[in-house]
Order: sequence, then C-alpha cells, then structure tokens
Amino acid sequence: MNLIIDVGNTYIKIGVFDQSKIVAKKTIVQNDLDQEILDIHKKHPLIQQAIISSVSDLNPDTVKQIQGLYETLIVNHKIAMPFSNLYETPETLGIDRLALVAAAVDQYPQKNVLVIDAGTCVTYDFKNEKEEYLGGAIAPGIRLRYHSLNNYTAKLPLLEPKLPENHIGNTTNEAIHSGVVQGILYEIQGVIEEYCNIYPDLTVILTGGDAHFLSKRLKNGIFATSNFLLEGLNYILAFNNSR
Ligand SMILES: Nc1ncnc2c1ncn2[C@@H]1O[C@H](COP(=O)(O)OP(=O)(O)O)[C@@H](O)[C@H]1O
Ligand SMILES: CC(C)(COP(=O)(O)O)[C@@H](O)C(=O)NCCC(=O)O
Ligand SMILES: [K+]
Repeated sequence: MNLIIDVGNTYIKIGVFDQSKIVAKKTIVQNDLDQEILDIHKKHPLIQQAIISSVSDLNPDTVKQIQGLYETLIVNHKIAMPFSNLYETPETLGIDRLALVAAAVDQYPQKNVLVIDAGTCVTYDFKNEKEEYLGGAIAPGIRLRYHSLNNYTAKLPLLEPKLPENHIGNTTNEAIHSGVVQGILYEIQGVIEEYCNIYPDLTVILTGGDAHFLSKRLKNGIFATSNFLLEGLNYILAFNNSR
C-alpha cells in the first residue's frame, strides 16, 4: 500500500492506495499533518511506500518523519516521468502540474487531454496523443479572486463563494458573485473552446477543491473528478518502481 501526499497552497490532500485503488482520503491543513501521519500509520500498517509532492513549504522535520516510516519518493524535476516535458522552463514547473499530467497519461493514453485544476490557482495543463506535455495556463482561483477584490479596493466586501443568480448582478454581492464565479466559468469554457478548435477530440478533466462547485454550471462531457492529482502521484510511484 502507498501513502500519497499532495501539498497544495491551501490544503494538503492525503490518500492511501492499495495498488491503483484509493482506500482512504483526507484534506487537512499543514498544522495537522504530523498527527495525521501517525494516525494513518496506525490505521494502515500495510503501507510500505510514500510519495510527496509539494508546491508549498513543507516542514523538513515532517519530511524526515515520513522518511523514517516509509521508503519515500519526493517528486522533483529530475525524477522519471511517463511523458516528455516540452515546458521551456521545466525546473520552474509546478510539481502538482507534473502529477496531473501523469494521471492524464495513465488514464487517457494516446489522447489529447486538457486538465483543469481549480484550487488556489486554476491551472490548465495539456498533453497530446504523443504523450508530450506542452504547458497551459495559470490563473487565480475562486478564493483568490474574492480575496483580491476585497484586498485591493476600499468598498468591496469579502464574500463566501456562491453560484450567481443571474449574469446581470443587481446588487454589490450579486455583481461580485457574477464577476468571480461566472467569470471563471466563462474563462474555463473559453479555454476549452480554444483547445477544441485545434484538438476536436479533446478530453477535458476538471479537478481540485472547487471542481465540484464549478461543475454544476459546466456542460456535460467534462469529467469532474476529485482524486486526479493523488492518482497521478500514485502512478508516478508505480512508474518509478518499475524502472
Ligand atoms: N475553508 C476553506 N478555506 C479555504 N479554501 C476553501 C475552503 N473551503 C473550500 N475552499 C476552496 O478550496 C480551494 C482550494 O482547493 P485545493 O484543490 O485544495 O487547493 P490547493 O491544491 O491549491 O491547496 C480554494 O480555492 C477554495 O475555493
Ligand atoms: C501554479 C501553482 C501555484 C498552482 O498551485 P495550486 O493552485 O495547486 O496550489 C503551482 O503549480 C506552482 O507553484 N507552479 C510553479 C510555476 C509553473 O507551474 O510554471
Ligand atoms: K491548481
């Protein structure tokens, strides 16, 4: 069994996998990680290996704790990946984005795939049918957009995300919800349309903390799935074991 740890900019996602099947999952904040590692160690004594991906700062003592318990792979830009990376600055590419592309290669081999991860940022990542990763886009996520409207203006309140009633916001709150949530939806639809013009057979995956919320207003044909990144990391571990 494998312990999979994805450290994002807002939350840490932890998964326990038996081969390629996820058997437990938890979303936590950085402060709870050490205790969670111990709890999982007790609950799942069959875990042998761990993999860690981080786009944030992870306490080195926590990493040591994990390494003391399991044979641990820390994802960096040098480890083997099941695709060719055509990003011109691979050393600055987010580790989480590598994992998303690995999941796309594993689950949609020889397909043109766009992965949209709606987390702290909304990231867009594209791999083609030749298993080449080309790049994509980085945009602010939902919470980041609400916070920036509040932070950089005198009058705009900080709101909890909500699907707008109408495209035409007729109050300050509704205008913000329309601008942020409808804005992200337009962005996602526009990006998908651009890719579809070039790759009509495009497969689109939507994942990340806000995937479920956004998928309520997106058309069918987009695969909304919450464990895509963890599945990608589990695959990277298997891929590196087999080499
Ligand atoms: N209590 C909360 N605090 C912060 N973000 C939250 C909360 N509940 C839901 N979210 C949503 O979760 C998103 C983060 O998703 P996640 O995929 O875990 O991000 P990351 O991988 O960047 O850490 C935020 O953009 C926010 O919209
Ligand atoms: C773009 C990101 C901040 C997204 O982070 P997340 O929303 O998953 O927390 C992360 O992938 C990152 O730090 N990337 C480095 C720059 C790049 O990918 O080119
Ligand atoms: K993201």
